[in-house]
Amino acid sequence: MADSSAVTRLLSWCSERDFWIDPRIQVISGPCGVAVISQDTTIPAESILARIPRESVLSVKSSPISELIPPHPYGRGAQLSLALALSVELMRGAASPWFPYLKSLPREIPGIPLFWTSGAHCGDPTEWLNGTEAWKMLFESEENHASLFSEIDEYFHQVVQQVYSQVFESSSPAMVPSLHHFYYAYSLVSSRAFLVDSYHGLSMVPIADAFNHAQENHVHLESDFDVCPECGSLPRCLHDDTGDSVSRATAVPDDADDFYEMVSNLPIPPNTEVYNTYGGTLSNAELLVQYGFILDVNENDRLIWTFAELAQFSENYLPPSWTWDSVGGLSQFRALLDALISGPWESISASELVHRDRMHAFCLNGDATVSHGLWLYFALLLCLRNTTSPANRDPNAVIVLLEDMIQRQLTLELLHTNSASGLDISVPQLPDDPSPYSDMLELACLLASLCRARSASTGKPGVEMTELGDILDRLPNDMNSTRMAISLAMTERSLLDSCMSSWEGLAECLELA
Ligand SMILES: C[S@@+](CC[C@H](N)C(=O)[O-])C[C@H]1O[C@@H](n2cnc3c(N)ncnc32)[C@H](O)[C@@H]1O
Repeated sequence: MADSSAVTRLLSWCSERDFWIDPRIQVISGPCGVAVISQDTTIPAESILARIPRESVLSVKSSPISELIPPHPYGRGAQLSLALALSVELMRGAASPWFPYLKSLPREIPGIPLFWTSGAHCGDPTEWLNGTEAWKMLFESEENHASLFSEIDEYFHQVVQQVYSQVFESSSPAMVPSLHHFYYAYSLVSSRAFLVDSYHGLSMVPIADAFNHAQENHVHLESDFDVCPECGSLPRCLHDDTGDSVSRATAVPDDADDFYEMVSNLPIPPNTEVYNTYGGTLSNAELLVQYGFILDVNENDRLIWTFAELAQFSENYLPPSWTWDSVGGLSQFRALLDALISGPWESISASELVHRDRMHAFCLNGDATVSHGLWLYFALLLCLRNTTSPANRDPNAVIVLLEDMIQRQLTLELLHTNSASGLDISVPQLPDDPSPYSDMLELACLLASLCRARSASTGKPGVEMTELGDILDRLPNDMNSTRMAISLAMTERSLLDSCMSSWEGLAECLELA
């Protein structure tokens, strides 16, 4: 945590460099590090609260060793390159132009799970993350990508060490940064860097990074993103060719172009913490992995399955007679599913158990409802399995079958809701012969099993959901990593359990009919 003298030195460094901070806000050193609070007046929306000179940010472009660092415009590569630039500045200490800013940053590796260590009495907090979304982000490699952990280590051994050997050629070995030092720089980048414009890219932005995160944020960073990627100029410059964008061609130079601005998006009450948002759709798993904290309640929480995980589950859970050939082959199935998922499926929005999701194909959201893509995955499997003729696998024929399943799903939901509420009202009845609903029974059982299997492998092995609350209550307050890991596992398990009960309820309704 930065002490108040570090914040004072940061602020005087800022004022020497032409930063402007609205006197209606104050940067303070609070119990959770640096924070920004409002003073005793209400601040209207659309007020500029801070102006940050473009030239003050620390980026790969502004780094004194810029030419030694392989550039990456975005993604993990950009984080690693910036961590390298930052690690060198941190090592330079008072010789770095950003020294007072760097001194105001957390001294320890911020609590992102990549660098959690085991405590003497509490074991490894990461164990509680088993099977969670955070675990998948941290340790599972996505198709053709190394896991986050191995990517950082690989970058250190392949790129960072070579750069260090040039930069610190004449330094004593003690002055050459270690892997641990690089981890520290990476964690600072992960938890506070911003993508500012097409010249600086991902950057450490003094003052902008003093704001904590809330979903209902008061402020956001404004920047003219579309500057010249070669020299950072907003107006036309030597690097422009005739195909340049109109906005840059016609831009008139203006003082404001030299600054990034923190601007309020709603009125800020007096004497309150002023929040930014690090991303409006970030789930607790994403906040934990990237920033090292979670929110008490996060409506963006969700669980995601990959196609490969669903395929594996189907192989394990469908009867042994089932094969991919029985649904036309794995790759054909996938291609058909992908095409179907992008359809409108408007009728499914009437469902209480399924939501339409354009961002995440196979997911369970914070209301414990499954995405239309996940529902379609199983519905399509069942439809195709019962269809032997290739003609019936024509997408248009399949859509008719699936629309019919949706109608039966909605009928069943209505029947289930009414039977659960004991209402004696007119409801669509199941036919005497329940066989038209047998695929729905199978669909409900498969979705319930999918959730049950994932819930059973979430969190520390052998610890039941019912125990998690007690364990959390007994944890000392200082075991923050373990606390966050258990909370995350609990939330995911309760979403899975709630989804599982809904589909089991539907299945029971069919079994009773
Ligand atoms: C960009 S910095 C914000 C300023 C930070 N408080 C500091 O000490 O410098 C991001 C870090 O602030 C903390 N943070 C931000 N928002 C938070 C929140 N809502 N709850 C808990 N910690 C938060 C986390 O440690 C995160 O890694």
